[in-house]
Amino acid sequence: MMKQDKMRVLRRGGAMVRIYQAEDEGQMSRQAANLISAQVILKPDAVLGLATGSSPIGTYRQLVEWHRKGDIDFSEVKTVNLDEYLGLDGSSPASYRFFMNEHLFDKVNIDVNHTHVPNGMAEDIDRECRDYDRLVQDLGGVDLQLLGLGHNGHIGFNEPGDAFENGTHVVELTESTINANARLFARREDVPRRAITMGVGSILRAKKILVIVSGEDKARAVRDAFFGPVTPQLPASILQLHRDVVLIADRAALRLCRMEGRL
Ligand SMILES: N[C@@H]1[C@@H](O)[C@H](O)[C@@H](COP(=O)(O)O)O[C@@H]1O
Repeated sequence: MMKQDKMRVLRRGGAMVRIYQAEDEGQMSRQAANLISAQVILKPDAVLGLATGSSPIGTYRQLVEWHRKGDIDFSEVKTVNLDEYLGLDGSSPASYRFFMNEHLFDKVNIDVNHTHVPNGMAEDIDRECRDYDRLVQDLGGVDLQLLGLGHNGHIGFNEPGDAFENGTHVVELTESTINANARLFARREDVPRRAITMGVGSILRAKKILVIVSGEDKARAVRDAFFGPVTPQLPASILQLHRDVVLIADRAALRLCRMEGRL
């Protein structure tokens, strides 16, 4: 049961961010899985926007467990993933398609044709970007978008920059992101320098956004994203303007926010 003092609501005009403080990564993952599961129960053919990285692994594990117990049915669910590396195909273990198959899609009763990840091998990348935006639109938009948070405040692969990008596009990854993701590759040189990602605009069009963050190394990024100025230098800060964001972060990630009396 979520205690009231573990929840804080930030309002700004028509925008709302609800911040839930989880004890640890395990609790964060269970709470996030609860929300996703509730979304699928309320709307069995929901369009879920999904993310990769370490942050959602526990959430996917929980969903798989509930699916095995018969508590959650993915047969009508559709998914769109945020991003993919350029130059990796789905059989490459470092690709995001591989990650999704391994952590979720292969373990639940989802129809693989209902799962979408940008094609990092597309010959015509501009076309792939346009097609991906159209696909999301044709699906009726994203009902619930799951997001992790990069150390530099990136969401999907929207890196800090001079402007917020709207639709799906190609990005040059920053050194910070390449370093953070190098652990998933045999050698640092193997990390692709470019990726394809849904834009900040596409992310904001989701009806509901669920952000999960754990660990003290993300404390600054969380504080700046939700309590700092809205700026493309910290892409996640734009989430402050969305009308329905739920942030579930563990104690360690919220350390700075707590120290500064913001919670
Ligand atoms: N493209 C992904 C993001 O979608 C992810 O949210 C972020 C944080 O990753 P992690 O959860 O491993 O810290 O970085 C990666 O680069």
